[in-house]
Amino acid sequence: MSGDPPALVEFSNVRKSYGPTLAVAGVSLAVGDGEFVALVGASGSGKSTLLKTVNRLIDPTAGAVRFAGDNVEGLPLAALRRQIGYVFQSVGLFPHMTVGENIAIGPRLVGERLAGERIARLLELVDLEPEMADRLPDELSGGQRQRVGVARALANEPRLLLMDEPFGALDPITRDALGDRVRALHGEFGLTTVMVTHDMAEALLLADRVLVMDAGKVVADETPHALLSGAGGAIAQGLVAVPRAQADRLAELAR
Ligand SMILES: Nc1ncnc2c1ncn2[C@@H]1O[C@H](COP(=O)(O)OP(=O)(O)OP(=O)(O)O)[C@@H](O)[C@H]1O
Repeated sequence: MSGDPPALVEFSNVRKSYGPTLAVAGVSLAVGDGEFVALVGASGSGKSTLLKTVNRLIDPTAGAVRFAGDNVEGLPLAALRRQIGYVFQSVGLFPHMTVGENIAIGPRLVGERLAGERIARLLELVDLEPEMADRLPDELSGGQRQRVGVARALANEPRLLLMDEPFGALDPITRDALGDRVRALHGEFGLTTVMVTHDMAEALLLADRVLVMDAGKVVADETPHALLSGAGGAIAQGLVAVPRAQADRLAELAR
């Protein structure tokens, strides 16, 4: 018997092509229940495409994606997406709806009304004042809007959180704080989290496991500790070298 957690998401030889472009070129791996996985790699390496096959924003050209053992293609879309929170860089809040209405939209789509106290609690979870529920998205900062996006993703009490460059547009301090908050929520709610990021430092600091993509394939699958010890191959090490060189330069300047 292995000590690995049971898989919540399984990719079996997943491929996605757009005409001649092979965006995902045959990915097979499992994400265990409770894991926090970062997906890193150069622009165009296929990270977002792979992520979106899980909640079926994209259907693979070949291969299969399983969620909790079921092929996602056979599941009713609403039932699948109800169990999956999704956060993306542009947030996508509805501009004419209040923050509270935006947070409640997922449950509303499946005929449920979120109580005011629950909306207040969700706002507190992402370190926002409950009073913000009555504001419009335009009346928030970018970082606050991104926090609302996380609250909205948690409204359905999902098992899985998918995040596509969630902190990409934020200043470094807000980015750091929100990353830590998401990692804490991941633990508190027993979530499984898959996060796409360009930033290897962010991946190393937040994730239990880092997948590196290149030209549609996963070329490294390592723990942060293993990556920092030199594992994962040339492409992974090329990405690790960036924050390491920055840290070295800063240490040099402080001398
Ligand atoms: N709808 C589409 N039509 C055609 N080609 C697409 C489409 N979506 C993605 N691609 C191509 O598929 C490849 C992978 O794109 P994808 O967005 O998954 O990469 P990524 O690693 O997430 O990139 P980034 O980090 O820049 O967001 C790229 O070559 C991209 O141009």
